[in-house]
Amino acid sequence: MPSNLYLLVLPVNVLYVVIGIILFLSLHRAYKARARVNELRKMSMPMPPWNWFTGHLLILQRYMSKFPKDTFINVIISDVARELGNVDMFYLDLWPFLKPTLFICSPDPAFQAANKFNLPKPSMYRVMFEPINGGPNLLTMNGEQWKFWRSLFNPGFAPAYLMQQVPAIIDCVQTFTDRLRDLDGKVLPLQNFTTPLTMDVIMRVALDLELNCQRNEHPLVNSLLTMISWSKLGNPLARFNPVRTFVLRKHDKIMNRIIGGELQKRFEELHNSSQSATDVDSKRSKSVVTLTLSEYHKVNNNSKVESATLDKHFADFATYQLRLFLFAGHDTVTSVLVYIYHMLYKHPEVRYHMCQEHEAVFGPNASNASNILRANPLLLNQTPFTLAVIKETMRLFPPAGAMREGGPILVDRNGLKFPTDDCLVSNSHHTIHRNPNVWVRAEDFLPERWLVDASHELYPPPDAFRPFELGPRMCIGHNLSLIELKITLIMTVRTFRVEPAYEKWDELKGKGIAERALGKWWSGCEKVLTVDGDRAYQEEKGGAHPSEGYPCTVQVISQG
Ligand code: HEM
Repeated sequence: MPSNLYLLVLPVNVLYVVIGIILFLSLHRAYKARARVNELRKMSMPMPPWNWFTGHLLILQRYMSKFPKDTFINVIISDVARELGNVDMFYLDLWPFLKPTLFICSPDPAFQAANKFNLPKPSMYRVMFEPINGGPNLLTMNGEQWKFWRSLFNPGFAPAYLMQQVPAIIDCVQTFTDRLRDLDGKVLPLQNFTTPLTMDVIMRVALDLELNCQRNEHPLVNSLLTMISWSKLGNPLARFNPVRTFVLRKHDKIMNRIIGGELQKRFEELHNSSQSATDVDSKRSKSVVTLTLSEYHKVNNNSKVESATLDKHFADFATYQLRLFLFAGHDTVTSVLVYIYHMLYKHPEVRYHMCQEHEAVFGPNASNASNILRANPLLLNQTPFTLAVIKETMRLFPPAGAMREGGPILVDRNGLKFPTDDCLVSNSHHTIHRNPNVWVRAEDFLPERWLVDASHELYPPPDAFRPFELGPRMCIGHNLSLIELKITLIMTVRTFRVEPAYEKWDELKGKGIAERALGKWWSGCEKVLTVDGDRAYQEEKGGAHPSEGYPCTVQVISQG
């Protein structure tokens, strides 16, 4: 063979070897996962019927076919749990999408996973979230690295510090109310309005950056949304797409440039105030990151922020965290806010009661509420019914969940031991929150359960309410979320009536025409469009979102 032909054959052979190795490793992993679940099955651990070739994939598919095709996975997990009966936990083998996973349906094992053992975040979180957030961040870190960054950021998210940010949040909500007023009879997804609101709030609070994306497009927001859509969370093959790598890299640079620039400004303000003999504290930003910067300098024994240049290590890591805040803080709050309006629509008596509370605390003129609150942010603490509505909505529609790497044995209420080595552990909030063995009238929307005393049957059981998760890895943004939700409700519920408008939306989009045209033949495979009879079901989009963004009409019911 001529020598130049060898050069051609060699790479082809190398390619065969590489493909062979990849195939072997994949088969080995598949076998390991299936064998692990087979062992657990032989131990009679709770799980649906399983087989060697498809694990639980086909079974899950059967459950999924009862729901709209994009339903949030934890809604389906709750259905599996219901059919398995009175179980505290069960296993599913969903390889190649997930390692064998123990799904938790009850508070006590959830406590064991998140509080007692404080199980680490799984490595798949790094693969999923680090490309979006630029690098290691609070959601993905473990051990000492996590502890260090969490303790630096904690003070900025403490309720007392956040109270100083109430006026800034009110400014953002004011724009939201102006936009709602402009809606005037149109049918549009409410999420188009709530998402930019939550983004404006988080960047204002965390970085003192006025995105104003409720009014104008902002490159930071465009880049984040592009990155989220290209990340294809949950699709294990997405990362092999070379175009995706290129797109993510481009938007990564844009986000770093914008956030890095703002971070530098906050640093300079802090540096100048530290150098000045007079107190210029009042001119200094009250952002979360400003406080974090001073904490960082304290930790480094440099409380005066002597150096004129921002520490590169701090700048890089703070940028990852700020990107995470924007990512984690917009989706979740948006989803909860929309579901609150939906619950108020479905339960007019609850809405009435909430309006009464707002009138009692902020006076009869709804348009004055923002000024009164601006002058006295602590009035937020005098709205227990509003908080009860928020909590009850989050119980029924938790937008997230918590996944951990397994390791120790978890024990159910009967003393049955559930091994978790080589497994993932998932605290399925939806399933825990709707477990009829845990909650009285679990499926009913009853804000009063958050107002009764411990002797009442509705009183929430310990560790059962965990939309922000509990334990050391509890959401850092939970106080901020509650403040933001309360302010938004105080400034809107007496002024606007929000009503879902899915049918009108279907008409506008010309939906249903194909189904009608195909007549009876098609009706055999009719699409499921609701969950529990509701079009506003939780849709899977990384987290849970109200389906189609909640098309609605907004009516102004009081001008002031
Ligand atoms: C209603 C709103 C929110 C809900 C329901 C929610 C839910 C959660 C949950 C369940 C976790 C734990 C995830 C896990 O253990 O795997 C979490 C973690 C986290 N959330 Fe939120 N979140 C909300 C709002 C926010 C906001 C506004 C921010 C912005 C700062 C934020 C930032 C974070 C961060 C940084 C973590 C990781 C915390 C750590 O491990 O130290 N979240 N969130």
